Amino acid sequence: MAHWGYMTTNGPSTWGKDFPIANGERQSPIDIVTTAAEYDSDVLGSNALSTNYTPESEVKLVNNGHSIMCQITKKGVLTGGPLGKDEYRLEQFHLHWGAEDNRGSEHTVDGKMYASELHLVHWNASKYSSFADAVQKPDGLAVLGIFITPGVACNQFKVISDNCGKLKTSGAEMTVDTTLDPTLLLPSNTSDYWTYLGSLTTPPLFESVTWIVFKEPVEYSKEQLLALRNLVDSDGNHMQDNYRPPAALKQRKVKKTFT
Ligand SMILES: C[C@H](CNC(=O)c1ccc(S(N)(=O)=O)cc1)Cn1ccc2ccccc21
Ligand SMILES: [Zn+2]
Repeated sequence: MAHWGYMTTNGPSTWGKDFPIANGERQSPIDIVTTAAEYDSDVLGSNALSTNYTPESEVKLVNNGHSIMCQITKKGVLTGGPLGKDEYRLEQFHLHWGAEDNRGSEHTVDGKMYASELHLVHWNASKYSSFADAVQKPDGLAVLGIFITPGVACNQFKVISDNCGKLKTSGAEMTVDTTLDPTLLLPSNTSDYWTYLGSLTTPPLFESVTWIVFKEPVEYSKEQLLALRNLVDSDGNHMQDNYRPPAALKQRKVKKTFT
């Protein structure tokens, strides 16, 4: 099996061959049609989404061939909102981006694509024993989606963007001796978001993700975005346009926490 990727020969339109769930009922990403999203006060209004992350004392970065990922070692918890009382543990974060600023996010908002999208990946530690145990369960994972737009530099992201040059090739890993507080990667407004039931956006595309996509984008500088585009993927090409286009909404409703 040719390894999946984002090129014409192995990109999203070919994934259905090896991963038939690609045409499933709850695939991600989706286009968020803002007028169709339903405000749901009882589930969302009552208990606000809350994050309680512990800053990493060192930063473990991996070029996994299709994104740059930061592995989390500390105990960080996400709960509330659509997750109810379940506590989801932060496992890793990674990004998707374009070759140019006009594309790169996976979710779109009324067809608008952002330059990049940051994903904070969590697993349901209230119900399952590990990420691997949770990864295929319908309520196993929760991912925070943060839109990235060109602007001022994001200081907390510097430890990643400043080290992309040392993570050029697929499989490269490094540990940076500096702290990182994942809370500081979030937008200032974490009350306004859309949420829906979806999937992993890369193979194996498991339909196990409760998606929470914040309305407010975060700014990264041009240099920080350029650093991402200089990474090299598992085929030795520039790691760019590593985003899956929106999948069909099918019988799903998107909920929103704001009017
Ligand atoms: C899926 C897992 C590899 N994929 C991911 O962890 C992952 C996480 C988030 C996203 S996104 N872009 O939607 O946020 C996409 C992929 C491998 N893996 C780990 C345990 C495990 C057990 C069975 C099969 C595969 C397994
Ligand atoms: Zn992702």
